Amino acid sequence: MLLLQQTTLVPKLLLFSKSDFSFKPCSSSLSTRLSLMDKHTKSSSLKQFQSPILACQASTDTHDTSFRKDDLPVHGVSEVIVGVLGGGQLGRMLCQAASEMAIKVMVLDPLTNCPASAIAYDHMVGSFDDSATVQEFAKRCGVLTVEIEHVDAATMEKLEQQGVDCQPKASTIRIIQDKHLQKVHFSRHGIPLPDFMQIDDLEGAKRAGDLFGYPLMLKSKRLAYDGRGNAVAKSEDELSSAVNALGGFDRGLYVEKWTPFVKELAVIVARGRDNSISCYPVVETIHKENICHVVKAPADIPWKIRKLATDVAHKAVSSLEGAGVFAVELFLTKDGQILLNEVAPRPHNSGHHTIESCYTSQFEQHLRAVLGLPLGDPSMKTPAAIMYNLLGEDEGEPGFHLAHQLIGRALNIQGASVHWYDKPEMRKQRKMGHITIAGPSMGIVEAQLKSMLKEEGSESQTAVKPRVGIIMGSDSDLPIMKDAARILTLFGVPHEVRIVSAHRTPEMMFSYALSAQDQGIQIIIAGAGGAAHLPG
Ligand SMILES: Nc1c(C(=O)O)ncn1[C@@H]1O[C@H](COP(=O)(O)O)[C@@H](O)[C@H]1O
Repeated sequence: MLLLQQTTLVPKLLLFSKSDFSFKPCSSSLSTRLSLMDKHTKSSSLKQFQSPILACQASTDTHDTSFRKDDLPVHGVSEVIVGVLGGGQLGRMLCQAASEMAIKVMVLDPLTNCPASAIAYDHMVGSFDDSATVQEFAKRCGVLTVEIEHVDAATMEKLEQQGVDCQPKASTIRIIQDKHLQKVHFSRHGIPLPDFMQIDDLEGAKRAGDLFGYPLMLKSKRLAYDGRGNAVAKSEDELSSAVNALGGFDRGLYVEKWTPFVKELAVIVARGRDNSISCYPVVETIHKENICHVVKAPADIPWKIRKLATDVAHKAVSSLEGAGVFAVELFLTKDGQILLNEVAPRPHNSGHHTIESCYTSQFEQHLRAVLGLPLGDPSMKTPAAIMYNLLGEDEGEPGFHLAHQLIGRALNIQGASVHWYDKPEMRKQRKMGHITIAGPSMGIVEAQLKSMLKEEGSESQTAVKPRVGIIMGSDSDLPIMKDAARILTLFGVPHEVRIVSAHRTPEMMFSYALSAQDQGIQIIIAGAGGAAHLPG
């Protein structure tokens, strides 16, 4: 027999026989989870139940289940229980941030051993794409949010009508989960985007090719993530194989004009319940086979581009409803344009570095936002950080072995923090964990990353660590300070230039000076205003 827990209003324990139970722990990939949902939640086997299939993880073992956790009084920073649809790594890191403030986070995920399960206040085993299950879950939470957008938006809309507090709003989830609808929405709001067009058949795809030229980017409207759902046709001849690779027109496809970007950028934008908006520093994201691999914070871009990227991200998020953090992915083109790629209505891989490098991590910020607490300071407390995703390099045990070798090296790297998501199954290219290296400059953290990866030339990279730091509180010092850089280059002195966050100049100058010394930087040249804030 399996013990199944119910909501506060009904009997605390329900008993079902094991054969009634539709969900079984298995591969925890999102795609597997989504197909599991197709197979199970939409199948008659599930629908035969009057009650939704809900299982609290603790109830499958010998734990005392005589009272439920949500019967206990709450004395955390907020009295509200946060319900999260999805329990992957993002849910796990939300739970970690919540535990700092004793905020209770419950997750809904079909896998008993999903990454968030071990540390969530409670884990309801069930599908986040199944209406009855989501409704049952919502009854136990004060506010409902998501860590994945492929959830049941129609149910969220229904729940909102019944007074359930969903943050961000169901309308936002509905727009975002269909990439084409997302593009239509943002173009209506005047956000710069690559040209795009829906395609319903091969003739339509050819017309798009004639209009936009080749290569042409074909995309699935829905259920696309981590690079899946994109296919490139280099010429008209490749159109039909690209369509097939995406599962055919029935899946719902659209095309985007190829954007020859020079960099991919991202901005995490937080919006509070009072509609206040706060943006994190712009980062650069580097992808490997369409999957985010490295994030550099802050992005090495001119001030004007930084401002433009932040403005576009701010405007994009302003057009959506609800509180939370949103990730805005952008392209920077050769001619200095910023085009929106896509938006995620939740914490995002491009914001993982914030755990170590910002005053408020994106995960804490999301909780603050959905709970109506004041938003925290998004600015960086370290001058630079680099995030490296641990993507599965092989299947099964060999993959775990390779990942753990790298983790072993990371543990010896100054400024490196290791995050391991505890996914039970290793697969190629799967996001298994990440490492963030924070330090006094991008040059230094990049050198640390190279030495961690044991890339060829890492020794020489380490050998050319900067000896001089040129630091200033804003771009306005640049016209004068660039001459200093020019002279150092002339004499072959390795150096780095760093512009710190203007409104945090004193603290940033101070922390730069202290950590630079540790890293072997011997001389610091500072703009007159900034110099006043340097120790000694
Ligand atoms: N990577 C993404 C995306 C996305 O990229 O669209 N959305 C959610 N996630 C995170 O990945 C987990 C699934 O990861 P797996 O596919 O490896 O199981 C989700 O639960 C969420 O935390």
